[in-house]
Amino acid sequence: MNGLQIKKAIHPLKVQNITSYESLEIQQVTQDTRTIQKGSCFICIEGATIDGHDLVSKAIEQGASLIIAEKKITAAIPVMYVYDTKKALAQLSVLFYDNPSKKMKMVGVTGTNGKTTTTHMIEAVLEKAGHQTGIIGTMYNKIGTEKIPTINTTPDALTTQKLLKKMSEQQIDSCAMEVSSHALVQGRAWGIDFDVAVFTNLSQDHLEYHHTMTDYFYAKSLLFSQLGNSYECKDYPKTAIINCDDHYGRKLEQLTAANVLTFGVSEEAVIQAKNIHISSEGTRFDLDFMEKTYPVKIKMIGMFNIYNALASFGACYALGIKPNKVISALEELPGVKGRFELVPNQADITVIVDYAHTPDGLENVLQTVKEFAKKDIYCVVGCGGDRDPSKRPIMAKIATDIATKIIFTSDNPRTEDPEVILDQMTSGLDSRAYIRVTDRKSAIERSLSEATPGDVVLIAGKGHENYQIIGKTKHHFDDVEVVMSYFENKNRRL
Ligand SMILES: CC(=O)N[C@H]1[C@@H](OP(=O)(O)OP(=O)(O)OC[C@H]2O[C@@H](n3ccc(=O)[nH]c3=O)[C@H](O)[C@@H]2O)O[C@H](CO)[C@@H](O)[C@@H]1O[C@H](C)C(=O)N[C@@H](C)C(=O)N[C@H](CCC(=O)O)C(=O)O
Ligand SMILES: Nc1ncnc2c1ncn2[C@@H]1O[C@H](COP(=O)(O)OP(=O)(O)OP(=O)(O)O)[C@@H](O)[C@H]1O
Ligand SMILES: N[C@H](CCC[C@H](N)C(=O)O)C(=O)O
Ligand SMILES: [Mg+2]
Repeated sequence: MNGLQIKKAIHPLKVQNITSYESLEIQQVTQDTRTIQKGSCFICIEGATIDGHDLVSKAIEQGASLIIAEKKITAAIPVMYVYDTKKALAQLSVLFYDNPSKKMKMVGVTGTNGKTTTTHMIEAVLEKAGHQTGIIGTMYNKIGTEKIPTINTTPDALTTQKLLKKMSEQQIDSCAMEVSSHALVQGRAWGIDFDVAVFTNLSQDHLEYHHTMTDYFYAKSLLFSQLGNSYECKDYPKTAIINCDDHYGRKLEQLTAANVLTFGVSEEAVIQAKNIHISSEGTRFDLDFMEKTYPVKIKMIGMFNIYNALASFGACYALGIKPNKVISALEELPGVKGRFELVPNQADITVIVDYAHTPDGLENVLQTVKEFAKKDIYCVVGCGGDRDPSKRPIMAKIATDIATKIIFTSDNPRTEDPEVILDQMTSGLDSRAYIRVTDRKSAIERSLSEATPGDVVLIAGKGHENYQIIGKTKHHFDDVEVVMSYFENKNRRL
């Protein structure tokens, strides 16, 4: 990549130490001094903990040959100043990796809950329809069958473009991507040419970061206002798939210039679910779309999974897959790891591991359990540290309102004191309404030892996670494993 191409992509406001753009050759783009090689273009990003502008001398020492900055820096090598370095990072990543999203069908899914589930549903349909698929999201980034571990639900712009490039080199033609609100605010998804954007829902979460629901909604809305605005995007039309039963969804309809397909149970939904039957075995409903009714029977449980299925239907239809094909693929999907995952046992206890970590998620999952539970509902739940503290008492109240036996415990305490998190959860609750067992393994074991045949035990908050973050350390921890080894040990004792 040479200086002329870079200049064209980022429109610098000012330059320093540049005599010839043509002779300025760049071998790599990076925003991280830890990955700089000789001939790198280093982009200074002001982060939450570190300001890349303070790392310029280190970058030069390590071989950078061009610096992109938005604040005044001192450097004896070429510098380009731009208004927003995060945008420059996205623009140069797209340029460097040759705009890979332009070569594939891209679906972006945003919303408080249901992103991972919906992207997996979409992937399953696309795969069944003969596409080569990829996923970017919370659990992993996936290229065909290869699963690549990930830190963020939505990676930074450079990592994303690199990943998309790898996908396109491996003949992946379609990618379903979770787009978090953090990512949208931080411009991590800039430059991705989405064909379809999906809005699942919006409810309280992440207020430690967005502060108000208005700002949180604004963050989510960016996926829709930016739909069709990426660099050299593919052909129109772009489509927004929007949950119209969520009042934030209705606002989104006006924020996008793309075609809209709404979904929900309300009469005005273009993709509407009717005649709903939910049981512990699965979920049945009629899907009304364009004056036709399709009977649907999915293995996944709960009203919220009907919403996820409707969203996936809309996204796949917008990508050109026939309704019957979409539905038959959705019907085959067994479920998604850690989402309403039933843990088999011989004790006749329905044990469910679920990733509900928001008030809305927990309420939905508990209401679903309540629809089929005949005896006690145990709920083992905690709240993550270094995350929205205002959701803690709300989640605890929901647990005590719906479940009958409540055990509050730790989630990922991170750098917070787990006892303080538990104090915040239980403030305002009658202490007779719950028990408190800080150690998560002991809490799960306690619920299983007290439950009797016919009871349901819901273990919420960590789903697929196979770790627990205490302080800054990740320890191996897996809810499903804890349940299985409890029953194995019990059987051995008998
Ligand atoms: C608060 C937050 O969003 N942080 C994200 C942010 O990191 P940061 O702002 O702290 O970055 P920083 O460490 O200050 O570094 C600033 C700059 O200096 C550079 N640097 C840093 C150190 C160094 O030695 N050399 C160097 O060059 C960095 O590469 C960067 O360019 O940018 C990083 C790169 O994109 C992210 O990995 C990181 O996510 C952290 C790990 C995180 O926990 N984020 C959570 C809150 C998050 O984003 N969650 C959402 C999911 C939410 C949902 O479920 O809805 C997600 O998408 O993951
Ligand atoms: N459409 C939905 N509406 C409300 N709750 C849902 C919905 N789909 C899933 N849930 C609940 O939320 C939990 C998390 O689901 P999922 O992982 O699909 O969401 P996510 O949006 O990807 O979450 P994250 O923000 O952590 O990436 C599930 O385990 C379930 O309890
Ligand atoms: N993507 C969410 C996941 C939360 C999962 C929960 N187990 C926790 O650690 O709070 C977040 O980072 O806020
Ligand atoms: Mg997710």
